[in-house]
Amino acid sequence: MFRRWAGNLPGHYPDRMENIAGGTAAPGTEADESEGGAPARVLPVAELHLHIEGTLQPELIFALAERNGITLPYSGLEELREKYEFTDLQSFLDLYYANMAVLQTEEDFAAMTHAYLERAAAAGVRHAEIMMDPQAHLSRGISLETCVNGVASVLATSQEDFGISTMLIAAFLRDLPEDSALEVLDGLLAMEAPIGAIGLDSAEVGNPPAKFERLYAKAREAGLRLTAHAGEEGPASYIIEALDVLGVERIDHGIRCMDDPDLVERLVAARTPLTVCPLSNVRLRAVDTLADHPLPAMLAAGLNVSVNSDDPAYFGGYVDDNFAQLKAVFDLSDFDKARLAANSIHSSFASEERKAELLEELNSGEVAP
Ligand SMILES: Nc1ncnc2[nH]cnc12
Ligand SMILES: [Zn+2]
Repeated sequence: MFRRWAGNLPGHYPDRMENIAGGTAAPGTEADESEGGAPARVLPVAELHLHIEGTLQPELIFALAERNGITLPYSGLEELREKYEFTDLQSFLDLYYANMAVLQTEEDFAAMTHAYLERAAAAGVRHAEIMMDPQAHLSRGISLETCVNGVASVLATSQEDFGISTMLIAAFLRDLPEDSALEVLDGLLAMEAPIGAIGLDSAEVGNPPAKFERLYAKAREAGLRLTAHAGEEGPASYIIEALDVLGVERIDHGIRCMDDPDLVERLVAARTPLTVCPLSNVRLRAVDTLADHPLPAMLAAGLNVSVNSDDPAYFGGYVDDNFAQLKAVFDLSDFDKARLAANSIHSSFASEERKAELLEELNSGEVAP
């Protein structure tokens, strides 16, 4: 049983992409079939910007607290949900780190990962590159083995169990010293943790990428792929630094590049992937409303953007919710959505073989329900 995705997809990427970006009409930009009563379609995508700790739903927070005998500082779900009003990145990070207290055992990390994959599969995610913040667990007395093995045990069979190929990314907290990150990377390498990449997250402003030059050099030497948050709240210059000093292959968020036309030109020419998270940007007040989000302008500029959920339990939605709200506000065409999906696949760290499989699924228009 298959649902149909429109058969009008960007099969000759990137040439047709550039036609569209330049405003040339392309075949297959007709009205969304679903408006004509055809069944809803699930767009197969790669999710490249996802913090596993940001998938902890309030119900699971309470369930894990009970299992572990932890008393939460909220009387119930309603009081917790009332806290999900953020004024900026830091106001979110305070709650995000506090809620991690319920993650105590490998089984807890596994339960969180299982819940994400189940929901992500329904959202159309076919490949996920999942960040985890080991330092946020070590600082609470949770070992590297507990957090890494808990998540990795579920990722090991994600393709068989959920149809989602996965990669684990160790993300480092940029508001901690580089020496802490280096020590944790050493620990991960020593235990042969199944990580494929490193990332850089947490409080951006005042913690520029260059602070982590040695960390990225070491990760590169170890054969890991490289990504970093830049240009979420921080300036466009942090994006340039992440590229030039850290040598990252991908930028997480990157929306502030729009402040610097020369940088946009550079990113377009290099087809540098930007993993954009629209609902996150609204909830963390990087933009006032979704209608003010630069995603359409980024697409029109020819930037290699994808749509991601960041911390879906906190920001009101998974990848499919991000697409649905973008469609509602910007009336994205099927072709734009397919372009965003194709960008996500091309920008992933998946094997060429897996990318080809995913692109074939996207182009075939047949999507397993
Ligand atoms: N949106 C975000 N920005 C920076 N660090 C994060 N950690 C989890 N979500 C984050
Ligand atoms: Zn993020």
